[in-house]
Amino acid sequence: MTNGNELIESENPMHPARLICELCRNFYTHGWVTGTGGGISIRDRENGLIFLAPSGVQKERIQPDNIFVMRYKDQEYLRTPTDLKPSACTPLFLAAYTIRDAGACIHTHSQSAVLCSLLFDKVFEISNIEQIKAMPNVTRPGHMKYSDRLVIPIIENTEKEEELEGALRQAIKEYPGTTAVIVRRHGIYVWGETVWKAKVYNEAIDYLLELGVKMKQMGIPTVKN
Ligand SMILES: CSCCC(=O)C(=O)COP(=O)(O)O
Ligand SMILES: [Zn+2]
Repeated sequence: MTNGNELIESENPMHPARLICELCRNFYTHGWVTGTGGGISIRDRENGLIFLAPSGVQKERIQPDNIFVMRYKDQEYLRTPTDLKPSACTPLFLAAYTIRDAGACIHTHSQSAVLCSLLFDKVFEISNIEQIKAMPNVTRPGHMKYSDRLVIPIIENTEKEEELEGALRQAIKEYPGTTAVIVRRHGIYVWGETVWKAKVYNEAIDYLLELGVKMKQMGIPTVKN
């Protein structure tokens, strides 16, 4: 019987437990995980493990010792730090892993995502912007073109984070080309095949959401026909 500490102890800065801490600090500087909201989970495909941040803590102060580890195949916790609860986003992260075979999933409380959820109805749409080329095609290899239309579904918020799971699962299935779901008046979930792809998609999407808000303010359509 182990306490699972061997799963998070590593000198390697690329170890998922260390990366979660580093990325949460990075996201904090963007205002994406302030006031305990938001977070990130990373899946280690080689070892069949999922790494999760604790719930309700200052995400920019997390240490590897605070990280939960779950076995992917039966979703059993192999490491549970005392006096902490796993992220309330865990069922949503698991949806990205099981439905899309993602390698990491990011949840932010980005103000641009919240504003877009108030300016757009069922989906956020944008086209003919160079930054779109950072986004994947998802249903086929390669990246989107400058003139492609990026469509991100918007689901309604719920009182508890975990209650979003059903709507998020449905949106992922209804929009096979999406790599993100916006939650109205709340934030966004973004995932990718690897942690680095998820990070790039989250940055590109946030840029496009911020731009979308400004374009709407100026009366410029976000989609060019
Ligand atoms: C002010 S945070 C409210 C809960 C929430 O939306 C959230 O993302 C928190 O997730 P956690 O990982 O801290 O359970
Ligand atoms: Zn949240």
